[in-house]
Amino acid sequence: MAAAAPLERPCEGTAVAAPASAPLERLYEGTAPGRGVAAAGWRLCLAHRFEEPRQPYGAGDVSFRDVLRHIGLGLRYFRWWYKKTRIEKKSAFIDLLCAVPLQQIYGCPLGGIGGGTITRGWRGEFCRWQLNPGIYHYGTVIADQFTVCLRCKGQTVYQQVLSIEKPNTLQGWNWGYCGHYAFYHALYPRAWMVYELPGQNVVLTCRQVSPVIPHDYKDSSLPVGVFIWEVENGRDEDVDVSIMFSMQNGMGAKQDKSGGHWNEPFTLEKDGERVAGVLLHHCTRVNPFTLAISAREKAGTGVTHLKAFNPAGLGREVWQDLLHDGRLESPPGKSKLTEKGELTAAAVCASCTVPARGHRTLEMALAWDMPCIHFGSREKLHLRRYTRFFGSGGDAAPALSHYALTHYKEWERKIEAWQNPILENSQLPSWYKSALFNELYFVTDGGTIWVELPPDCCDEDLRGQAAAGMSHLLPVLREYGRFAYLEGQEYRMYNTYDVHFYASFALVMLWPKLQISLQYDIAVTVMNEDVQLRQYLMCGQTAQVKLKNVVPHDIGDPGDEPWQRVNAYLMHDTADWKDLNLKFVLQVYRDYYLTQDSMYLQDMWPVCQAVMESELKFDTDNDGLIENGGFADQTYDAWVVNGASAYCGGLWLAAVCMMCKMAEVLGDAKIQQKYMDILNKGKEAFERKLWNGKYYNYDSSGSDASNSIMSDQCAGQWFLGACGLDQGEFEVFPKSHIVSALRTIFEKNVMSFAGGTMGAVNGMRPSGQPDTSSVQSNEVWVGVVYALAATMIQEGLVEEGFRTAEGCYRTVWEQLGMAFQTPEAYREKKVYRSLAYMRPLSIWSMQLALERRASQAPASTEPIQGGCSPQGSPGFLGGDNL
Ligand SMILES: CC(C)CCC[C@@H](C)[C@H]1CC[C@H]2[C@@H]3CC=C4C[C@@H](O[C@@H]5O[C@H](CO)[C@@H](O)[C@H](O)[C@H]5O)CC[C@]4(C)[C@H]3CC[C@]12C
Repeated sequence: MAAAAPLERPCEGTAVAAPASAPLERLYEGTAPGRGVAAAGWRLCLAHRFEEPRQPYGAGDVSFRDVLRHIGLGLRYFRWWYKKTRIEKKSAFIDLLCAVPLQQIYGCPLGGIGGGTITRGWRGEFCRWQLNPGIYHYGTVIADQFTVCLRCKGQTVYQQVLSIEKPNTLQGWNWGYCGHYAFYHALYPRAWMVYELPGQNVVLTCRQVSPVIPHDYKDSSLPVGVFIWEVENGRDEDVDVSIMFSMQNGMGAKQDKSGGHWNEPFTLEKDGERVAGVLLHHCTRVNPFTLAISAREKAGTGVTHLKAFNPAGLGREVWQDLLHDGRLESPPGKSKLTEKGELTAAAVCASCTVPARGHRTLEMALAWDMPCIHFGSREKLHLRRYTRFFGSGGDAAPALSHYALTHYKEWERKIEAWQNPILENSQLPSWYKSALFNELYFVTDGGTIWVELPPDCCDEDLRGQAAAGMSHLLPVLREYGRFAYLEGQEYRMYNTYDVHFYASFALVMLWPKLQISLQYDIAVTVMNEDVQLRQYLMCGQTAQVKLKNVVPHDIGDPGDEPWQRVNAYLMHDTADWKDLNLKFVLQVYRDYYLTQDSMYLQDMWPVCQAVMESELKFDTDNDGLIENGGFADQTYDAWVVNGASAYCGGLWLAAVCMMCKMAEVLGDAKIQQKYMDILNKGKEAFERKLWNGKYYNYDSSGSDASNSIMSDQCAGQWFLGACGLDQGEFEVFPKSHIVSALRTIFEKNVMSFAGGTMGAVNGMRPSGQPDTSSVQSNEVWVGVVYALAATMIQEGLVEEGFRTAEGCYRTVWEQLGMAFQTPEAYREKKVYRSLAYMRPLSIWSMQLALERRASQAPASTEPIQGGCSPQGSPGFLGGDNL
């Protein structure tokens, strides 16, 4: 029998019965709601196309003025880049000359935290791979598919690859599923794909689940994903349904053809539960791994497999095998090793009979086991976190598969218990629910690694520090391991600290022990130095890689040896940055406030004092307020600041306030007095030098742009508010000034920019024109916008906050097709910068602010509209509903 024609009418048909009103769903022609699909989330029709073509920010987008301004950097960078990439044949930690091209295809990644990730696109493709730690491979592997086979009365009536692609390999398969009859719905860490099988009266819902569970430090580390196929039979007769899961041995990279790979079938029965599938052993010299595709066998569900087929051929043998009886047949035993140049793939098939008008479930899993990892330098072997539960022998894939298939229901219960109170809150807008959970993808898909503390690390590197006061350093790192995530998939530096400052809310609220562990790692590096000299690219000066008693910019490059060699960033000598040390102090107190972990506070206290001592030297005129150095010496690393500044000055005062508070908690009266004196002086200087009656000036330099309105000018207040240190004796910034500044930002940076639809531009001139004095002042930084929104919510400007944040969500997820790769920055037109970036995780600070308000104010049932006047009038909520 030939493959049944799947379509009753041409796929190209115009949208007719589209019930959905949202723009991403308008091409949907189906009617099926699917089974168990969440109500909130990011939903789109598989036939959708994103229209707006955006480009990565490149040399061609730099104005003549900026070319002149950065000519030295440009030349130095090019020389450095040439040596790194062309002579040393390594990759650059930021490759400005070869940006990753934008692909508007991504969906929820698979996998827990720190074991590697495999991202599926919203059309179902397996397309973004991070198995080698911190290193991304972008490419759709055509053989990685789900295929459905329907049989009635012993005859195959329909067999279709569930993909809208029409590739030029595996042409013996029936491709080109009509995208108008399917939709994708993401609510991280779960996603649903609903397929109405045209003409078949059968609906498939595939639910994809990854073990990403707040406050769970075991299952959340597992490198697995589960696919639960819900099959609904609308016919009046029984249907035999098979779902085949096929997968290539590898990730579509050139190593797939390096030879020596092989596959073998497996079954594992434990506690009365049986799982069967195929292991695909990928035998590379560095970081070898095993993929496992599997299904759960249970009464009424049969599992068959094909241990090897050629994914570069026509694929007829697989197709015909399935078509014949809805099962796969395979010769017994292991496959042979692949030759150099040869590819191999395998498939597993789960089958059941779905009664007329009935429903059945098939459960499949993907697991990958790369227990021991080397970073680029290959100096040290690291064991991933999950090895403490599943061993490091490289033979854990069957057990991981079995565990995933027998525990996913428990994971889902926990995920629902966490998400439902937010999802069911009718006051919250639906876009926010999608943004809050979906932005969390970066916790796993930020090149994330979670490893055990290496045994050789304890004695020498760390015990010295423990003796220096951090009594809980070793216990914490031993118990919770080491966690690191990239600044961005394109900005390959781990735990970039000025950016983590924003993102850290997600970590401390959901996996506080990982935030604590990360902070201990930073504390260790504060004490250490790296005396090697190097040239910094921005200004061309030569200086030491790392000084003692300062917070590093980052914990290192996965292409090198993170933790061992920190500060991969060589644009600036960040020992002179003004924000890093302060951001450490602010996070220490915020973490203590939220976790009440007093051991942590005690251990961090000497480190806080050390970095504040370093910072004090930046108060050059001894007025209690630090000054910036006339270069871009903070997170806005291409936006020069000179003299006192709203951003760093504000962070400084907040950090000084927190020093007072910590000293009080720890009973250190001398230090408390010291910082109280500084705070009193500094507050006065801040107001005198920067307050202009409406908002805080960008800086006190008196330059043409020094009265620009910076969207991030209230960053210090953001942290103070998050820690309840914004009133009474702890009021650092006058309330009225903060509210006036936030209203001004809303009026100018939000509502006067792109019609109020794209979030807040970083810098706005008082005239209402974006500040073009630097390459970053006329950008929108998504993570800064979410932080700003949180600050607005903290200060009672709830509608303004939601309106501000909504612009970013709609721009990124709905307009630009940048789902699951939210960039650091975009401009009003044409360009974006740095895809899949850490900072937007700051959206969790909005949630913290909302929870705080909810615990303080009487309950209200009014929904948040997010639309208010440019003047920022409070609207019907009066700012008090949450
Ligand atoms: C002579 C040429 C034709 C002109 C060349 C101009 C370019 C050299 C510059 C124009 C834009 C500059 C880049 C802007 C942003 C950058 C990001 C930065 O890294 C991280 O950025 C975060 C801010 O987004 C920051 O918070 C993190 O701490 C940083 O790790 C690195 C510099 C740069 C890439 C910057 C480099 C020079 C331009 C390309």
